[in-house]
Amino acid sequence: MLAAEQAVFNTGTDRFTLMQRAGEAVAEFVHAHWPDGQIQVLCGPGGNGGDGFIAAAALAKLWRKVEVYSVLPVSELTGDTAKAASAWEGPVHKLEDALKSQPELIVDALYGAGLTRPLEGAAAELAQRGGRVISVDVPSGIDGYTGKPLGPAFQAEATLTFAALRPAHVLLPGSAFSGVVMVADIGVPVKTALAENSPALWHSQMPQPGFGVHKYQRGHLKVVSGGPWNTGAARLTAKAGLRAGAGLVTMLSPPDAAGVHAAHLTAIMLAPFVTPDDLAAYAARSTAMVIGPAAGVTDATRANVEAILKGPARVVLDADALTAFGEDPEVLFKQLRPTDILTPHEGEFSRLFGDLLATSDNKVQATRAAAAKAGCVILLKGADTVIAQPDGNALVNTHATRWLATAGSGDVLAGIIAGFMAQGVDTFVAAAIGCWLHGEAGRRVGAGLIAEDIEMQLPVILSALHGELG
Ligand SMILES: NC(=O)C1=CN([C@@H]2O[C@H](COP(=O)(O)OP(=O)(O)OC[C@H]3O[C@@H](n4cnc5c(N)ncnc54)[C@H](OP(=O)(O)O)[C@@H]3O)[C@@H](O)[C@H]2O)[C@@H](O)CC1
Ligand SMILES: [K+]
Repeated sequence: MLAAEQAVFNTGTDRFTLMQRAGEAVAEFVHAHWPDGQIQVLCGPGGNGGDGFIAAAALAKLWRKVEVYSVLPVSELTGDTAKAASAWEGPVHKLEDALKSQPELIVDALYGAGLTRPLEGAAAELAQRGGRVISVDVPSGIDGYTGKPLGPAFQAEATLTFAALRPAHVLLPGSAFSGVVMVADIGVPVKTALAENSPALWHSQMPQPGFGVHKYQRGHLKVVSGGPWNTGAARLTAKAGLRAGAGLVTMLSPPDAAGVHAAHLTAIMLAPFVTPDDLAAYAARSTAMVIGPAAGVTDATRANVEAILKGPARVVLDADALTAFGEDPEVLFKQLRPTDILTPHEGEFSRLFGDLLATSDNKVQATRAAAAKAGCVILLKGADTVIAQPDGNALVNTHATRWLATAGSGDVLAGIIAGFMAQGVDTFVAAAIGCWLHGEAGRRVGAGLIAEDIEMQLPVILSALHGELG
């Protein structure tokens, strides 16, 4: 973002022009979505406050009743912020006076990208006052880069940011403070490597079975099962993969668990394996594989993973397949290919990558660093799931629901992703599609959701995405 801004300055666009565009975008946004009510505009001492002064002037021109409150007296403002303040012709009140009345709308233009310390005094009290807040760039009090509150922070109903999303808009807890986030184009050509997951990103890459296609052309997914007392997880994975569109799905089962599977499986095929060599042979004839759900944290699982990774199939490694390498993750990293994917939750992530999450600036940076280290795609699960690939490309999925935090939910996610990989979809894209579908299915079921419900939602969601619902 900063490099992009510099590029615009280099073309002769000065920062004040960008501030004007930003402030006017705020005014348009506020007026379009909250067309009634008097407005308190709270202005800070820097660029964020400058946007606020421009917005106040533009809102007044739209006949809105506006009052402006400033951290500093106008005489003490400098640079572009002083220039912006001169656009506002009405009185400028002291910030603490804003506490004397409760307006219908509050435009929070106190601090944005330049927040360096916790809010104090009147700013802190205003953050805690409540009310309908529209924040400029980032809710004041939230660090835009880490997404963490430094102290009291404004709880916005909506946030208007400029040029590109910042981590705080998509990562918890910042995303919860931001409300609905909109990005205004202010003429900064951003080539951001951070996006929020949505069908717009990958809709055109969804596999479309052509007319006359047969199942062998839609990919063959194989899922490795755990032992006789641990078969359910792999079945959740396999069924989800089949729903996601893999032409064939085979459950690879230890012989003593085959009877359990046989009693449950219908469209999914069943085949036995005993040794890692057996799995290597299966891997040679499949397009994608999943290993991990209830596989067991054992040396055998490690050997099985290593055998599969020697073959041509792209691999989803989840759950026990990750923990099994917890004592020696480098061994695993050496064998992974850029087209494989690890899908850890935070516990599994820390087993493989130590304190990377705690020591990184934010979850996106941690996941990027992990992807670079492991040399494959990483999907770090959570309410704000992050997907990153080794080159740094990353996205955050906020399309989810708390009801998805339930047993087996992750096994289903692994299966959906693998189902798309089996059909030839790029691994990063498959992860994005899988994560969004998983979230959408969870939202449709809501309270009471169990893992089995997720794949049952997929036909109607997929048909809608393919435009096949009347
Ligand atoms: N870059 C661009 O091209 C564009 C940027 N734009 C806008 O500019 C914003 C960034 O502007 P900015 O860099 O001036 O930072 P901003 O957030 O206004 O605050 C800095 C001031 O606040 C102070 N301060 C910090 N924390 C504090 C605290 N807790 N309590 C009290 N004071 C505190 C800090 O003081 P210091 O820490 O130096 O003592 C400094 O004086 C950005 O978010 C966007 O809205 C748009 O116009 C479009 C073009
Ligand atoms: K702000």
